[in-house]
Amino acid sequence: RNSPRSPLFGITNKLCPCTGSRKYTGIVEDCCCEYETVDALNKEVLHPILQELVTTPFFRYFRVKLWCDCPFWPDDGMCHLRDCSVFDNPWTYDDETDNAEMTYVNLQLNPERYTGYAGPSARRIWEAIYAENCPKDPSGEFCQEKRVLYKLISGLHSSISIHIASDYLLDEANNLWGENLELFYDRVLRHPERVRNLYFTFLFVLRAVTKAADYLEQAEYNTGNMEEDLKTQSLVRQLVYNPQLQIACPLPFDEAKLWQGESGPELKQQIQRQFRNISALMDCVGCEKCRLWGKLQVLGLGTALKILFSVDNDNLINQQLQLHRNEVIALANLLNRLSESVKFVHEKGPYAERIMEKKISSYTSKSSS
Ligand SMILES: Cc1cc2nc3c(=O)[nH]c(=O)nc-3n(C[C@H](O)[C@H](O)[C@H](O)COP(=O)(O)OP(=O)(O)OC[C@H]3O[C@@H](n4cnc5c(N)ncnc54)[C@H](O)[C@@H]3O)c2cc1C
Repeated sequence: RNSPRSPLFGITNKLCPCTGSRKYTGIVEDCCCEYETVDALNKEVLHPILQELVTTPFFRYFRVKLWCDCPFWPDDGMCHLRDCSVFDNPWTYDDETDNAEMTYVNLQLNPERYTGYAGPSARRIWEAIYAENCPKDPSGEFCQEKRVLYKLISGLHSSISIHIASDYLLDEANNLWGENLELFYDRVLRHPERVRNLYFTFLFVLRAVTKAADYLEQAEYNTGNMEEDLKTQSLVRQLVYNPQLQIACPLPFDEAKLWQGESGPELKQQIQRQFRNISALMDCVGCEKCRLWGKLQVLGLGTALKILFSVDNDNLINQQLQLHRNEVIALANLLNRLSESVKFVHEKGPYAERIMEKKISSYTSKSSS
């Protein structure tokens, strides 16, 4: 299925002269928009707006409990079981009940980047996250809804890996930071489905933001700094009602196709439970900065799921939707992180692939001779 190719700002769909052809082309799987369009829109419109939006006072402070309070592994020295809590986003594990333990973190001062968190602890979290959405139906197939959940997690994982690769501690002794293209290639580019899942996740979250356009436009962005708050509102408006976005990619993802079968409601509850467990797993991440960004981005995904799937009647979305301030902050910051990752793949991917493939082939020919 192909959508009409929409020339955007006169630059879309042109092949990069240095690479000859694009590796990712056509419709992003399960979405309604092409890779070429996503790259052009992101570069020209979305990325610049988002970069400015996340620096505003409203969007740069995230309220979070950074305390490790892992509900899964009480035997892990630093974690304890926590009490159950009542929450109002059925997709996420609510942290907002324990006010005394919450802190405000300035996200601009704590960028998502390499932290050195690796080894069995990090691996155990990713394994547990993937185990949550691996149960397949008896035919051995993922249903479409479970595939969506898997792709969202995998896309987020790609984005985290890309931020590690793009801001890496290259030389510890001299505190030298820079790009680690080998890591970028190894963890993401070498696995094209991980790149595809990143684009999918970006479009999914973008659809949630545009679906909640009226709500987000009318929300209060009140920090006490009127000038900054007006700028925030104006940037939100530029993002959610963007004419170029509406022309080039009016429906980034079509959520109406999901939960259609007889078992739709039951399946939705099951996937909500799985996502809540993934959200709770963020308390088990053993590095504070990773936990911060893990919690923020999973809350952002949970907010996107809430926007897309919690109100059945599309016309009532803006009357019935209720978002917490922290959910709005998480959603915008997640979209910005994904936008940065998509831009990095688009701009650095072909070069990283070329040099890594050259390295691999010279290594192979040396070892065979
Ligand atoms: C929530 C969370 C946040 C983190 N944030 C940071 C951070 O900010 N900075 C930092 O330095 N480290 C962070 N880490 C650690 C980081 O993600 C890696 O776990 C770590 O760098 C070790 O990498 P690895 O090579 O062992 O592979 P990992 O990235 O740990 O991957 C584990 C396994 O998952 C599979 N996999 C990998 N990528 C994908 C994908 N996109 N789709 C599907 N499957 C995949 C592969 O089989 C891989 O072997 C975080 C970890 C978690 C769980």
